[in-house]
Amino acid sequence: MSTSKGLEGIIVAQTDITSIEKGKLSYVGYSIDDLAEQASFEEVVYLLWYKQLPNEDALHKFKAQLFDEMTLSPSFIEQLKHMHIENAHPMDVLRTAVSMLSLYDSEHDHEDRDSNIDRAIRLQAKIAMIITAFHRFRNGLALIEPKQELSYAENFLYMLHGKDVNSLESKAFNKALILHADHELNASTFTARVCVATLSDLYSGLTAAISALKGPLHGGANEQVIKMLMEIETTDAAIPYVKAKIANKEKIMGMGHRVYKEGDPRAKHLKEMSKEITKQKDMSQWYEISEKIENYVKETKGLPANVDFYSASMYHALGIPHDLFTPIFAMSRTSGWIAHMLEQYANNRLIRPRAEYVGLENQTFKPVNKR
Ligand SMILES: CC(=O)SCCNC(=O)CCNC(=O)[C@H](O)C(C)(C)COP(=O)(O)OP(=O)(O)OC[C@H]1O[C@@H](n2cnc3c(N)ncnc32)[C@H](O)[C@@H]1OP(=O)(O)O
Ligand SMILES: O=C([O-])CC(=O)C(=O)O
Repeated sequence: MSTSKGLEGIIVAQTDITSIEKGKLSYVGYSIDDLAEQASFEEVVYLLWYKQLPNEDALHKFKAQLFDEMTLSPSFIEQLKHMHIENAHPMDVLRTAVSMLSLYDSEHDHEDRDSNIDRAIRLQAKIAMIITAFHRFRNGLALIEPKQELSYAENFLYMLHGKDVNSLESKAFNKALILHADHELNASTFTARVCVATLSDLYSGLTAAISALKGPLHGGANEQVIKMLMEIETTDAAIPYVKAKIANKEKIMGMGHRVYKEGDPRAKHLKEMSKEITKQKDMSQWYEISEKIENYVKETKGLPANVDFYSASMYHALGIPHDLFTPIFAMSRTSGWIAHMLEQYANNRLIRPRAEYVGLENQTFKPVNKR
């Protein structure tokens, strides 16, 4: 038996959702560059689930369906309020709340695509509500209802902060949601697929995916990046800080990627947005510190910035609390997780690899009092 630690380079599925070829990323054949520049997040979600871009009518209907599901029932809200236990991390709250949503779904037609599309719309809409409502409740504030005329990205920021969103904020956040939406068989997506390949349900798959995303080697890295920037504080301190970390054999969060060795094609878009938004908010130092780290780690270790690197300074400049960075990643990636779970159901086989046994052998059992 040959093994590949971390399943590196092993192809375990065929997909028609996302491709990463020679460092180029596309969703359903559309370059991420075109989508990031021109699409709305809603169009991208539709693309991932229906494998085509919506026409005007279809997009209008899809947005209306999403908007209609942007509600939480009074009993759900009560339970969400109770999740504000001291120091509860919003990622744990999100995982628990998404799992709880399954209690409100009494249907058991879990392999039926149409029912799952209805669930998908519900989940995509409610996740934005859960994150923003929880944040407001923990600050003693009331939940803010979404506005029909706003996009998904705008509504999220509006419901979080309770104030209007300017055009650069809207553009930056929409782009970030698109860039995080899917990424082939990353750890959390694979987790979701393994889960539903047992013919478990979408809620279970999503709960499992959120659990996998949370780790700092995956989606949890964006919160670690902003923690690092805050510790560094000034541009002059950036290189000494990173040098010391590397000398200590510690990882620099937001740098390196299993698949991209030359560069993550999403990072340049986030870098550009970080530059623009930090400038608008008079917070350019966070961009400048980030750029110094990026250049140093690239030159000395040959490691490029990944999707989690510039999103950190950008979200910070957008006034987003640091512990919501990873839940926001989850909100965006929900679209991709769902696309992959639908694909898994449509062509399912239980996922069950093997392990090579390297432990003790031929042991003689002794009763407990003789050991
Ligand atoms: C959305 C996402 O999930 S993107 C990734 C988010 N995660 C991070 O940003 C965390 C920091 N980065 C990392 O830990 C890694 O680069 C990963 C987990 C993303 C990819 O890891 P892998 O492909 O498994 O590479 P692995 O961890 O084996 O690293 C290979 C070598 O590069 C080094 N390396 C990789 N990333 C980093 C880093 N960020 N900082 C310093 N050294 C690093 C490792 O220490 C290792 O060195 P060694 O061979 O001397 O032991
Ligand atoms: O693909 C990966 O390994 C990590 C991931 O989710 C991403 O980069 O978006």
